[in-house]
Amino acid sequence: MANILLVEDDTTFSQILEGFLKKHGHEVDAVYNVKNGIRSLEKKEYDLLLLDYRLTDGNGLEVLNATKERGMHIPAIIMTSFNDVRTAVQAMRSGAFDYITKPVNADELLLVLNEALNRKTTTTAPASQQQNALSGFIEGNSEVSKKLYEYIKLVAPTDMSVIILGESGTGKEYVARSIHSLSKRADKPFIAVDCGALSKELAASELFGHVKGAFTGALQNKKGLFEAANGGTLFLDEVGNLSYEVQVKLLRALQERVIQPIGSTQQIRVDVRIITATNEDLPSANGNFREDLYHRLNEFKMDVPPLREREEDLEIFTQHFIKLANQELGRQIKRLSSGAMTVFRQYDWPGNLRELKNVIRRMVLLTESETAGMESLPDEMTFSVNQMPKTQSTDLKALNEGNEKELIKEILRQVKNNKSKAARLLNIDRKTLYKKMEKYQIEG
Ligand SMILES: Nc1ncnc2c1ncn2[C@@H]1O[C@H](COP(=O)(O)OP(=O)(O)OP(=O)(O)O)[C@@H](O)[C@H]1O
Repeated sequence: MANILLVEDDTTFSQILEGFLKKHGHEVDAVYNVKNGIRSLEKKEYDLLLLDYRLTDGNGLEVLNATKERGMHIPAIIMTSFNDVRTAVQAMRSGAFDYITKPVNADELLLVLNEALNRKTTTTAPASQQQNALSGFIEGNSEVSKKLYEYIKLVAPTDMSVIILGESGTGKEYVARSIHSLSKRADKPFIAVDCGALSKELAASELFGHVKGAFTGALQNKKGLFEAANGGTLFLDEVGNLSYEVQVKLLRALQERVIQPIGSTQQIRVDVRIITATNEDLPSANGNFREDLYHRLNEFKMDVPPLREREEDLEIFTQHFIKLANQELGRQIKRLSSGAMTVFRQYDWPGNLRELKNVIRRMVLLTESETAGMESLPDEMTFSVNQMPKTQSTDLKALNEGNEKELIKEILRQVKNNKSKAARLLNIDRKTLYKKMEKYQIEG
């Protein structure tokens, strides 16, 4: 049984959800706006937040942010319309656990809910779990994927700090886990920290620990994640979110291999390999990121390409996620129909592998036969693909490229050729933008 705070402004839907969750043994407090959502947090402790994205007085992320400001680590699931998937992806960067698209499917909700309740913000994966993570790792067929895997194998046995660059949902944490599992630290802890989910005030104490009385609320000595990862690997996801103060401490920990818990005079020796991930290249994208720290973290850099640039991998990932969803849901789906696969190839997957996994899970849920077809796809997905300008061409690849080129030209025109802005709007990194401009011979 879990205590759930539901923030949803559609009262009828909220009642349905409340009834459904109660039927499954959970306690539910339902409120209808951001203000009351935040108020509820102050009154009671919750195990999970279920947040509608668009609310009358703001959006669900504001409730999530309020938890962070109060140093609470409550997993949050964002409910969003399919058209807001991009926003949902942003939400993951702000520390949301997962998102589900509306109309909400009951089985899918239960599945995501249970996953969220079983996982905390930071995870220490024992060796056996790491093995599982690795055995589920798909290398991919595309050239970029092969190269990525080569890099993983190359850098894993060294002690180098690695920066993994890639859009949300491309598999950066998976890459980090595989580097750890192939390293000589494999039998030591791998600790993943979502820096986007850490509150500014408590980030330093989470990472470095504190002693009793160091600040209001420090009732006991607390070991930091650095110490917990000793001998192993610390994975700092969304590292660009760390405050300047924490960056200074992190640099010191890396240079001197010692940490000092907040309020303590004692120095603790640590041996930790750092792997970081970011969706924008630092420090160019984040003026507040210290260059000296960046260079220390960037002993080896890897790009994880977005799904739309790994077309050759789409099939193998699709099969993999069908298999996973079959296992999770006790189904026997064998394949997607060719129509559904065509939509998959045309769609631009702003949420990358995470979105692919979610879409497939939903399709598997909704399919009774062995083949999942277009009818199990979210309507908006087929719609967004059909919205693409019609051409005489029957060549899908050419069609996609034509659209991509036009969009890039248009955005560059709108932002007067400011590449950083254009890349942000296009939801790609600058390097990818330059590559595409070169490919399509766009001047700028
Ligand atoms: N190589 C892979 N093989 C199999 N599954 C993968 C692989 N890479 C990613 N996935 C799947 O895609 C999902 C997203 O991956 P992951 O969490 O590593 O992405 P991320 O880039 O770290 O996301 P974020 O930027 O939001 O933190 C995971 O749930 C995982 O199931």
